[in-house]
Amino acid sequence: MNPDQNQEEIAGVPARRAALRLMDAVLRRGETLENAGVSALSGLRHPADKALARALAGEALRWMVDLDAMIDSATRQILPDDAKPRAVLRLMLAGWLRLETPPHAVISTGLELLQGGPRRLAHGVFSALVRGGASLPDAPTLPEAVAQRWGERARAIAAGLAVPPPLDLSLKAGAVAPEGTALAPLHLRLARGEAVEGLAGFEEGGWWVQDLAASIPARLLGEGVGADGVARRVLDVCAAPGGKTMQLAAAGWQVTALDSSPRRLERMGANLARTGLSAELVSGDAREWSPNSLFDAVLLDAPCTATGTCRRHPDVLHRIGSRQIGEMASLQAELIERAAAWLKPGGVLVYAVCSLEREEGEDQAAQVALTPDPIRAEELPQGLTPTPEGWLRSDPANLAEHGGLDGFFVARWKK
Ligand SMILES: C[S@@+](CC[C@H](N)C(=O)[O-])C[C@H]1O[C@@H](n2cnc3c(N)ncnc32)[C@H](O)[C@@H]1O
Repeated sequence: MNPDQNQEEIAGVPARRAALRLMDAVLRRGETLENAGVSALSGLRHPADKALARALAGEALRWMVDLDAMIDSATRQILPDDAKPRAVLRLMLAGWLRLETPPHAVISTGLELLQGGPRRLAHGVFSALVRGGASLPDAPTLPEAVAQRWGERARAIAAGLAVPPPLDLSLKAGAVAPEGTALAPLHLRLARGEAVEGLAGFEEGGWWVQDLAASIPARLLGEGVGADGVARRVLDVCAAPGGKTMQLAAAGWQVTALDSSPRRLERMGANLARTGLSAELVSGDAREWSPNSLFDAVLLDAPCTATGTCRRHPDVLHRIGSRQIGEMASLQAELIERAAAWLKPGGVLVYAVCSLEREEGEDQAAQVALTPDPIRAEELPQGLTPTPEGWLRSDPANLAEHGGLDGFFVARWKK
């Protein structure tokens, strides 16, 4: 019998079991938390249990280095990284210290995941930490390899990781929208918490969820209708689920949107239908596909390691290393070369990745054989400045006083 359907089980145990499966999928198999959820959460019937499992696994991954140090401080026994009592203790501590579950409830649900000696060990470690008033630092400690890669920005980025990110919306002009703070034209920032579907204007489709940093690449292409009143043609490469396509269509561009994932294109079709915007959707692999005619602009939001989304997806702190970065960097170089060939003379290329890795950003831009079209400070939300090369490099520590930003690298050229 599926243990998640065991009626005898104490409430909250199936969600913890599922959280354990999520952690295992990320740490042992290198899956994303999002993809792991498809099978790890499938036995849970209630949305609240799914949300709890996701929150526990997410917080355990976000604070894992600190939780491990705590665990090690409370036992003389050496627990291997992949030992089940360590995994359960990470979740128990994340529940107590991050989700504010009372210790007695953490014990009654968490220990159900273990038996015999490991159960006694976890009980002893957790109780000792509670008695000792254990607490987490202000910001998560990054895994050593990540801290090294992010260099002098690592500390500030970690500070941005400690707080849940706000909710950013991109708007159509004149849209019905909830109350929020605008940090750029056609942008609203809200505190996270409410279900998106319940916010004002969702049904009317005047806005969509999009991190402020993710909205910058399309902004850099400006209005789609030329001085002659004719809509110019843009190719959005790697376009699904369509955040940037919707911005471009709303700005008057005639958009062709290419993506290799039929499942993501389906989501994009639904997003366009809800917002009443239109684009030509093309299913294809950008390494093999070719257009029939050239474009006035190409936006390449390339597949990447997504380490810039670490606030929302803390699994990237543990899944991504030099192998994945290298693989993405070669794919990105190939896609940039192809995208550049699809531009008319005088056309504009914008390249973007939601990655904090130099190999996917600065190193790629340095190789591009087109004419740089430097990003100007006045094109960016107030408080962001381009690099001396005219690129944008954002990270979760930017605009910290407003709730931070995803990490992006963006650059622009003319042909
Ligand atoms: C960063 S996401 C795109 C997000 C999207 N631009 C937006 O704003 O909503 C990267 C996308 O690249 C697509 N992709 C990955 N490899 C591809 C390839 N070789 N050809 C075309 N699309 C690809 C993925 O399916 C994914 O949808």
